[in-house]
Amino acid sequence: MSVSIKEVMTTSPVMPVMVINQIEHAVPLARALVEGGLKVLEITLRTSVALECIRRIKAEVPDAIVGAGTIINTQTLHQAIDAGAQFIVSPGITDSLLDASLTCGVPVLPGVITPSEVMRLLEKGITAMKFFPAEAAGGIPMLKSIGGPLPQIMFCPTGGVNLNNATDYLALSNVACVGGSWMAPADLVDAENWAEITRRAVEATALRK
Ligand SMILES: O=C(O)C(=O)C[C@H](O)[C@H](O)COP(=O)(O)O
Repeated sequence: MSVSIKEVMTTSPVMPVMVINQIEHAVPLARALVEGGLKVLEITLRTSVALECIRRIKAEVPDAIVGAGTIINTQTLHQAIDAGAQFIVSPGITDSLLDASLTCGVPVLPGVITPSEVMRLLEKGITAMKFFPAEAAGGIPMLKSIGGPLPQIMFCPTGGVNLNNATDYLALSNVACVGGSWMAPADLVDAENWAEITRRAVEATALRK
């Protein structure tokens, strides 16, 4: 099933950024998050099993909208889409990745920080972007400042966003959702503590935009 960038950005207020080391964790982890209300999942391609995790979640957790993160070149872009990724997230953008993104057939959320990076993507018709690394790059004041001259851009700030500051990010007019790893940190996943992950997902879902 294909999804729009609007669905990716607005279905849930928080997009879990997932690092999965063990393939057996993929489906129970996705189910735990979806059960808590977080349907849009970003599986980072930081681990060797990530592509297979995307395949399994796509096949076995039909309510999830599964995307691939950490896409840093065209090769992994196409591998992720072949595995079933319904959207693509990248920490930054290159010329070749931008060209491939425009024709890849699924929504993309490229990473930016500066007004010049935003304007370069806007020239290509992209208006939804990941603001990464959000806290390190100036956080809320930076997003407010960019929103002055470039109010048409909607952001998903990620990187250092957590339960304590997510509400303040979500209150901004140019933030559609936030991304973060706090719902499914490595220790809880390793311990297979799906109940706590669902509890955190419920808590994150309540952070309405
Ligand atoms: O892997 C990627 O593609 C990234 O772009 C980085 C992640 O989105 C952030 O590392 C999540 O940040 P935390 O929520 O602070 O853990």
